[in-house]
Amino acid sequence: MRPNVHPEGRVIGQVDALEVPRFAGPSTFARLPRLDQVTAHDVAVVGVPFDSGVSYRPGARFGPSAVRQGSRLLKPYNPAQDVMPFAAQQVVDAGDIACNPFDISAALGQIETGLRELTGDGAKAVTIGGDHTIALPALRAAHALHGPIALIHFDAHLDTWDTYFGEPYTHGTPFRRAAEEGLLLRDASAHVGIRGPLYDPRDLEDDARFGFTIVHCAEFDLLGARGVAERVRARVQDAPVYVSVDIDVLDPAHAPGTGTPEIGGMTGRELLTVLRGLSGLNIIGGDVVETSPAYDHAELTSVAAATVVYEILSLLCPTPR
Ligand SMILES: N=C(N)NCCCC(=O)O
Ligand SMILES: [Zn+2]
Ligand SMILES: [Zn+2]
Repeated sequence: MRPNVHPEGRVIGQVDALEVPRFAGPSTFARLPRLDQVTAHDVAVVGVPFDSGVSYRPGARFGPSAVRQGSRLLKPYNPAQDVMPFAAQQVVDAGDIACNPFDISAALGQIETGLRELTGDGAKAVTIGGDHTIALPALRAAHALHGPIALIHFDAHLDTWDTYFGEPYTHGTPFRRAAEEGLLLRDASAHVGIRGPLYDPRDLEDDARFGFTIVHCAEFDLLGARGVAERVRARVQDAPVYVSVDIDVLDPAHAPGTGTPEIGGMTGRELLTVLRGLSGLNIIGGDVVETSPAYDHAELTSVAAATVVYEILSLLCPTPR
């Protein structure tokens, strides 16, 4: 683990919920310190309030602030992974990367630059979207540090389509671009939770040609969540792994606040089981995208997204407790 960080050599964790109630005070992720409150960090949680790549309902630009608000209940100990994610590593809230809402290519550059700055020192980043377009600059930044990576992609959608209205950089196309750019290891990546109508049967052929395998959502009935985790682990092995979670992988009953809902999705419990089943893999970063709070109810989606970020942070812990 990288040497720490705080002037007294101590990790700064969450605001103590027994001193300041969880519903009080500023909304940093999990009530963690801001970037400027530490001298160095191991993991940056960073918002990317960008939704200019969506094909249907907008509003994911408000995802980062909603997910921070939905993270207030997260506690220091994660019993499912037996880790203290905010004590074993210095996690900070790095705020939001400001990016141009009117120029997608400019925004991609700003996001990549912002993530490179946060990870330049060997630190990791977990990005809160924003729409799924932002996974492309995140993969570019990760590739610059690690070379070709394996992608574990949770989503109802493949996101390997070619263009929309002639536009190559959208929330339905990031992983085709990533494969074309050589950012991904061939035959090491997987989509999990795929379902719903496609444009053409060739969508599946294209996807396979780009080196992905698919765990269709319907396969959960057969394999179970643990079986799915095993299949994914066997696929990525010891490659550096980037985990991208589109919150629409959850059934709309579990996560209604998103832009392109598809019925028949994963339950929250299934998603948590698969994520926890990735423990021990060489995870180098990730994102949780597509939370669109205007369509949410009772913070169902933002709490789910915040919990997924928490599980990814737990996976990043350098050592078990
Ligand atoms: N939600 C994401 N990332 N992609 C959905 C693309 C579906 C479509 O409009 O065809
Ligand atoms: Zn999706
Ligand atoms: Zn997606």
